Amino acid sequence: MLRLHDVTLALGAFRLQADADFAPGRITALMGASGSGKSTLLAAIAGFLAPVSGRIEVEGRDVTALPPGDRPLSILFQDQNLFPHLDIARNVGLGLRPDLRLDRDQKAARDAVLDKVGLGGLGSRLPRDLSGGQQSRAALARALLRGRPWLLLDEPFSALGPALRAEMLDLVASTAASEDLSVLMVSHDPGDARRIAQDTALIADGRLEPPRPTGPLFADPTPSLRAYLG
Ligand SMILES: Nc1ncnc2c1ncn2[C@@H]1O[C@H](COP(=O)(O)OP(=O)(O)OP(=O)(O)O)[C@@H](O)[C@H]1O
Repeated sequence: MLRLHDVTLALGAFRLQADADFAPGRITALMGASGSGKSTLLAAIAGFLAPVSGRIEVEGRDVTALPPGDRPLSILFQDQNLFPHLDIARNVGLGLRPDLRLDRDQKAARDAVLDKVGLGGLGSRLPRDLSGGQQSRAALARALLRGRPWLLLDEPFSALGPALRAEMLDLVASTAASEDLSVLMVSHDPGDARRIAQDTALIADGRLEPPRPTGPLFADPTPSLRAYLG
């Protein structure tokens, strides 16, 4: 469980209130208008922004004061954060060891994850020699290799065309199921939520509305979701 206990976030004049639980083993879409605070909320959960008040708990542990690297989660941003001068195997290996001194088992784990995301045999390529979709796969592979139970996605696939984006979402869904990952993903597109998210939460008017099952929520939207959908 990922719990936000009476969390208040502030960024300049912007304020966001969040008091909600995210269930483990599920994919939750986080929706809301541009500027509503989706990235800010993910940044706080990941440890890049300290709450003004409140507590963040993951799997029963208070992580509010923990640095990002010590939290039981990985986060993928819009900008895939691949190092241009490192080949894909090394970029992915960074998920395990920043100094890249991988032992034999770690190299095997890295290669297995590259296979899993469909990049088997491409480890020696530089990022620029991969397509946009393949770069997304590499970034996902690095996050998966870290083996953290929660995966936060801040629109990492938004630069891809619709078909590739759908492919990446399906890869996230199948990997989440096979690796027992819990996923919280920011999206602008109700189609993304319908495609892979069992639950959907909305941020509106400076407040997080707790997640609800996606199907029933879209069938009978809350007033703020109706306003968002237009
Ligand atoms: N460094 C900052 N200083 C002050 N305000 C900021 C800063 N960064 C973001 N904001 C404001 O915080 C609010 C939330 O921004 P955030 O990026 O979290 O929204 P979002 O829902 O992720 O938007 P989008 O869908 O456009 O990515 C916005 O009103 C934004 O202008």
